[in-house]
Amino acid sequence: MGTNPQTMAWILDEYSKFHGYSPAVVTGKPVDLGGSVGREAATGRGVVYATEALLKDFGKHIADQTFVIQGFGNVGSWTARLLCEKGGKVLVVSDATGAVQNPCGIDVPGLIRHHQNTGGVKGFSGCIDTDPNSVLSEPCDVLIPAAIGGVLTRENAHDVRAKFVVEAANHPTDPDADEILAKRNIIVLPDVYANAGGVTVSYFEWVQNIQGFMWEKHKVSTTLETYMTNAYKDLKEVCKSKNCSYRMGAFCLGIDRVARATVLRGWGA
Ligand SMILES: NC(=O)C1=CN([C@@H]2O[C@H](COP(=O)(O)OP(=O)(O)OC[C@H]3O[C@@H](n4cnc5c(N)ncnc54)[C@H](OP(=O)(O)O)[C@@H]3O)[C@@H](O)[C@H]2O)C=CC1
Ligand SMILES: O=C(O)CCC(=O)C(=O)O
Repeated sequence: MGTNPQTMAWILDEYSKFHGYSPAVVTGKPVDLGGSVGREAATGRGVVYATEALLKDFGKHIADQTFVIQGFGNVGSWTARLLCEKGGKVLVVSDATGAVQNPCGIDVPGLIRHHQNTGGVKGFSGCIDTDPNSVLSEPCDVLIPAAIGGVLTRENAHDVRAKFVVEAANHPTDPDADEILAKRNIIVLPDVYANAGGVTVSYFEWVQNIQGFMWEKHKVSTTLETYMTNAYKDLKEVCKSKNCSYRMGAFCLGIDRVARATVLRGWGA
């Protein structure tokens, strides 16, 4: 958050000054300096693949659903754009400057242009400006916090009027809110899975750097889709067998993988 490919270029340059040219040392670089095509969109793209997998499991499709997105930076704007491309209706979007709303669905490409020109979402024609403090309680099918952490708390979790919360930001839901949302039967898809598209394509970038071979955009997107879809299946299986939430399932899956590797290396008791 608050960084971009230029920041990563500076990190690469600084490290390489002392250790020789080392592109694999940092990811999210500009493509001209060994970054992966598709990394800029990857987190939002992964959020959309995750949302698609979740909705499919509930017999729903992005095109039938309404979305509210908090945050319109890298993750929020790509998520909005790709949801819109798949026919989803984005009703409300906010950033630190304000929030905009259109009950018929926001023209996301237009909002992106407005944001590029003005530095914020506020004042976009074709929408009405609305209160950014009420974004998390706007009625919708899928609420996507894609800004800062700790935004869903015991104070506001009772006000959420979505059926699903897809955590695009890191730790947007605190433990009290998690409990309240669960009691209200609101399904939360946790950050550790939902926003993993970014780190997954960072892994692809690292692989490309050590191979010295750059992938095509199509390969990045389709491989990411395979990873996100398979990860959903693994997650769902654990949740079913343990009768637990997606967050608990994701933690169990991760810890179990590390534990198995630890035992295989002979470190077990
Ligand atoms: N980029 C990535 O690859 C990944 C990012 N994440 C997580 O996703 C989240 C967003 O990251 P990213 O999009 O990269 O960051 P950016 O810096 O690109 O965008 C952050 C966005 O959040 C908005 N924002 C900041 N404070 C508030 C607030 N109080 N209320 C509403 N909106 C606010 C900003 O508004 P404004 O522009 O007006 O300041 C901006 O639109 C973070 O939690 C990050 O950790 C997780 C995985 C990967
Ligand atoms: O690209 C990465 O390595 C990590 C990105 C990420 O997960 C984050 O910003 O939280």
